[in-house]
Amino acid sequence: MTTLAITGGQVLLPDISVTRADVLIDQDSGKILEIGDNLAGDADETIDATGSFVTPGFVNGHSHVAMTLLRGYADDKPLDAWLQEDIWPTEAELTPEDVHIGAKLGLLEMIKSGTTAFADMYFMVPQIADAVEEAGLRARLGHGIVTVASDEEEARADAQEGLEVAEALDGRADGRISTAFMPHSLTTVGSEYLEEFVPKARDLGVPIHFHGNETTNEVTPIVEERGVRPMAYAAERGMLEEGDFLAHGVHLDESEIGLLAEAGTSVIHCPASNMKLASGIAPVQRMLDAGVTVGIGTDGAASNNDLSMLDETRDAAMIGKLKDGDASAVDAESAVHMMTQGSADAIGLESGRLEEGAPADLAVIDLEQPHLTPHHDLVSHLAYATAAADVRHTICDGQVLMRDRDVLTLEEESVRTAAGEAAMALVDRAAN
Ligand SMILES: CSC[C@H]1O[C@@H](n2cnc3c(O)ncnc32)[C@H](O)[C@@H]1O
Ligand SMILES: [Zn+2]
Repeated sequence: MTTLAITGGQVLLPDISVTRADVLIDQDSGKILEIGDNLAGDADETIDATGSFVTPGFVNGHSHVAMTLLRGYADDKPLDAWLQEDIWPTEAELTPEDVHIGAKLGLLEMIKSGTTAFADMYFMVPQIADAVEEAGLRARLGHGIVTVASDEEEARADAQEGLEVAEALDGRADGRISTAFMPHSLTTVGSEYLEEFVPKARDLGVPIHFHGNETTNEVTPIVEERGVRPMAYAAERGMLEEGDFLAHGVHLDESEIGLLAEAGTSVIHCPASNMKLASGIAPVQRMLDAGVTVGIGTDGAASNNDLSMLDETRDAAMIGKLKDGDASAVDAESAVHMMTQGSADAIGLESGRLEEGAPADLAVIDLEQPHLTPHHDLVSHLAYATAAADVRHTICDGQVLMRDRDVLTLEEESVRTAAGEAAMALVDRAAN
């Protein structure tokens, strides 16, 4: 057994309390062996976390990681115009190499901001899986299915690809990759395809993930055509079961929140994307009060425009208060729970908590910074004051991915250069 001890830090425990302790990791199994005092003597290697806050690695519950190539390409539009006028025409020009380098750029940013696991919906998923394998993170991946602009043959092929990707990639990267069946949304995938393919995904035993109730344009047509709210429609199509998770959930009414709570279907809150696209404000405190599992996600870098879960969590806490007109809504403890256990539970991972037997996925945050002084309350600092640049070490599955702000698994400069070049070539192709 090879062991690593993280010593002398303040440690965030699963009940969101903080204690001074060492964390001992079995690097072979990728699990936490023990949290306690004086564990350095038992370890093969030590990372000194004195003056630092040792937290679970953050879990990004909804992303399109390769969209880093489109960061800053199309801003200041609402969702439908943004997708139809700018994003989808450009994505039509993506090559597998683009998706691979775009994903590597996104993973580099995730590692540098303390994220160790994420759920991702996109195209050319094998290239994303290759990037995840190289970078060393944990991921739940799926092929995003869109049938609206397709003929029947194309639509069925797209849904079939969703199944094949879910089957082929599950368990890759020594088990760090799991999968899901991912219809893009209830308005961009035809009812007949949901009816045919969701049961097939159930046979594979993978969860369902989709964009749900992100804008009113995803609610009104369903209510008008089918006479029911979108979540009732999703339930009729078999898409609301325990372990399923939807992104956004901005325009959910009380009946729909009740359906989600009853079904055990989780919601990934994406506050920055919802603000930037002016989609609305999700009823996060109401969902938490109803017993819905809520996680946090960044969405893609083109609608955010970064992949930092620290920024996202601050946004979630701030906007949650504004939504309810109540400064006690979405408090620091709830926000920190959502960025760790909430997201992990939502996407079906055991990460997000530091305890014996849990995956050794951790972030170590440098507290010796002016904006993190004094140390009245480290949970408050994590929710409201910590920035991506404060993350000093990132560990996933027991492996050190970043040590002293130096990413070990990806060549930062070459990834940035190659991604910058690929992005420029992509937009040139799209313009011609
Ligand atoms: C079919 S793969 C995923 C698909 O989703 C697009 N996308 C990015 N952000 C959003 C969002 O906020 N709502 C809906 N769809 C989004 C992405 O560009 C891909 O085409
Ligand atoms: Zn999305």
